[in-house]
Amino acid sequence: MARTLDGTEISRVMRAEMAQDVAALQAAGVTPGLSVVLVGNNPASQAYVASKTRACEALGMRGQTLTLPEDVSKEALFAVIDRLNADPSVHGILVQLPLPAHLPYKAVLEHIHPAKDVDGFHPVNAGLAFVGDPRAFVPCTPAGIMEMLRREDIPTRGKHVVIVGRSLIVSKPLASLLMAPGPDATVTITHRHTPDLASFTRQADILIVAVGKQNLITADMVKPGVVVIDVGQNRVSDASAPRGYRMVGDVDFDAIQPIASAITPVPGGVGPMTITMLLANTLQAARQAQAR
Ligand SMILES: Nc1nc2c(c(=O)[nH]1)N[C@@H](CN(C=O)c1ccc(C(=O)N[C@@H](CCC(=O)O)C(=O)O)cc1)CN2
Repeated sequence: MARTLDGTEISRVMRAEMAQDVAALQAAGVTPGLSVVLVGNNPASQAYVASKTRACEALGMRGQTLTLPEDVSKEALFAVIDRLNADPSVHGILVQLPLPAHLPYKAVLEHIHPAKDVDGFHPVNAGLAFVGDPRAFVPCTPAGIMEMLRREDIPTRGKHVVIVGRSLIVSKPLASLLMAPGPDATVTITHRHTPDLASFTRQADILIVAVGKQNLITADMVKPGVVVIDVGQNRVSDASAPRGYRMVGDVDFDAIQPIASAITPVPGGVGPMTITMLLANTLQAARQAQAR
């Protein structure tokens, strides 16, 4: 039976550690500040943004949300980002994704100053992370998965990590982090056009799934002892749940838990780590600004 990798508990420990760092910065006259830009009224995005600013405030950081209408123009959004780029009390800026279809998300992300890009989505940070430069802001979900593996003593050296999904914000940066000197994993990336997906997933010592499709990975697709990291966030209608839905990941948790050696739950696995690493990146941004 797999042990459960508890992202909520790891986050609790990490946030307590970071609260001390925030207090030290404050004593030196700097209060780390994060500004989150939310466009429109997507309920999931509203919830994630609220969690981010709440988490900042709980640590003694400044957390601010700027909500813009669904039909905001690119120019108006750029003007908001310009203002935040120029504001010295704002150390980190992020634009919550997904954006409405009329907004060119790559251009929007590139408009954030790389020194304030705490999501790590700007090409400058993607490039720095790719070459292993410590000044890079590493995207929060991949950084959270690496931190979770490290804190849970899950070795990666010499292991075959199979990633399902090829996104810019999770899978590509994660592959680069895992194959770097130190983690030293052998990485395979698969995606929707990979033929016979199961023939790859069955080879995985560590299987990371980031697709957004409930039950994509079933028990027959994994080998005994595998470590499973489920990045999926899928809402499933459930009239008996308090919110009328419950969250599930991309893997069939109940069927795979008896076979695996370790597995992340949804909720309470990778999700909380994403927000914790955003706090860490905001702290890093404030420290780097202080040093300039
Ligand atoms: N600008 C960004 N946009 C998005 C990112 C991101 O990193 N930067 N990632 C996702 C959404 N996301 C953060 O923004 C995120 C998703 C889920 C969770 C989380 O903690 N989920 C909970 C369950 C939530 C629930 O019950 O409703 C969990 O897994 O325990 C945190 C952050 C896309 N957009």
